[in-house]
Amino acid sequence: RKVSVPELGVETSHTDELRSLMSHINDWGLDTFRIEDLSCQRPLTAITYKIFQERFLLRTYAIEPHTLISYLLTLEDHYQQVPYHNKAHGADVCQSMHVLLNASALDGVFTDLEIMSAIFASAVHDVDHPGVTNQFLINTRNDLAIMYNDESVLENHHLAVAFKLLQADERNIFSNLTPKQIKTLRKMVIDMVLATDMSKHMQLLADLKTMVESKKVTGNNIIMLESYDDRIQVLQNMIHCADLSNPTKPLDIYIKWTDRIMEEFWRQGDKERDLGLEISPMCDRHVASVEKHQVGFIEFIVHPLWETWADLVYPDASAILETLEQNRDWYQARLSSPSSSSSTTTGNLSNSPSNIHISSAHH
Ligand SMILES: CC1(C)CC(=O)N(CC(=O)N2CCC(N3N=C(c4ccc(OC(F)F)c(OC(F)F)c4)[C@H]4CC=CC[C@H]4C3=O)CC2)C(=O)C1
Ligand SMILES: [Mg+2]
Ligand SMILES: [Zn+2]
Repeated sequence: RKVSVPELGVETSHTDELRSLMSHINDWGLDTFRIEDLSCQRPLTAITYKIFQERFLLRTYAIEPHTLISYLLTLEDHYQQVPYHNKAHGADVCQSMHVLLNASALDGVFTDLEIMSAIFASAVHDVDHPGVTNQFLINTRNDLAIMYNDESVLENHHLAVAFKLLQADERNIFSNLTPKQIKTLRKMVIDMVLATDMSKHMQLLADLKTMVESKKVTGNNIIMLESYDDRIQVLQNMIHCADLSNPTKPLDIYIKWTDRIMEEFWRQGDKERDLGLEISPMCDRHVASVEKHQVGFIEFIVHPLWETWADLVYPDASAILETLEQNRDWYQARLSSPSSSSSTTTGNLSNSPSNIHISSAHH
């Protein structure tokens, strides 16, 4: 039976504007927040549906449009209404992954199945996120920590929810894949989503650096990846880069993500305070230094990762690295200039030298 589906996958009265915005699906810096508004709060469905169409995945894997939309709408409804780890973040990481897969250094490297696995993994990677960290779930003996024995608790949960939603026939987008294809897709999606656990960051980065040092390319500078381990390692770093891409986006968009993650961290800090637990780093809204944390986040984590990724796919990510460095300088400048009143602090201004200039903000 033919079920008609809306052209853009979602019902909206802003069809022309949404269609026009969606024409930039291959561009870095696409405004996910505007798509959230124009798609009537369906950014994940609209973006993922467009990417599947753009890559002819519905045709290649005989996916019924209404089955894909049914899965995506239900997936989107299972993202919680938390400040940062909500459906807009899922949509953003999915679209960022889509752009990273288009690097010319990776041209023809990945199969359609690997590409579909990467897009699917990105769309589902934070589904049902409760807006608190793994450590918080462990410290509060949350059922999820008991279920997953304190190991990548959130990431295991996101995967279980994503695959459970596929069990309904009307949502099973992989019903026409062969058993072997399903086995391979499931393994790759698990390996990618588990790699988004920040506790794996240092190991992932170390292995990426080793790969860059021993990089083998073809005549026209395309990366050669022989083993499954090499291929999945690149895809794991790609989804990790997409998950850590906020500081590489246009400044106005980056700032909105920072506002959201800080609000989510501060709400966790409020819970920790009420529970008499030690307040986690960056989670105390009464000792906030947003600029300092962003500079630290970029210096310690985001820039080292993106610098290495930019080496691997050189020169494809060079413009992204440029934007990251400009954004870091912008936050750095707000840190050192007296006008940085937004990073209001009370209490211990005197005890750490880096705070001295902040105190000048009060004079
Ligand atoms: C305190 C420092 C000076 C020194 C330091 O050790 N760290 C690391 C740290 O404390 N971490 C590691 C990253 C964790 N983390 N943090 C995310 C995140 C996302 C967007 C952010 O801002 C903007 F881009 F929107 C952001 O800003 C940050 F400054 F808060 C953090 C997520 C990344 C991926 C998965 C889930 C989220 C996750 O696990 C949190 C703990 C520092 O960051 C700076
Ligand atoms: Mg996550
Ligand atoms: Zn994420």
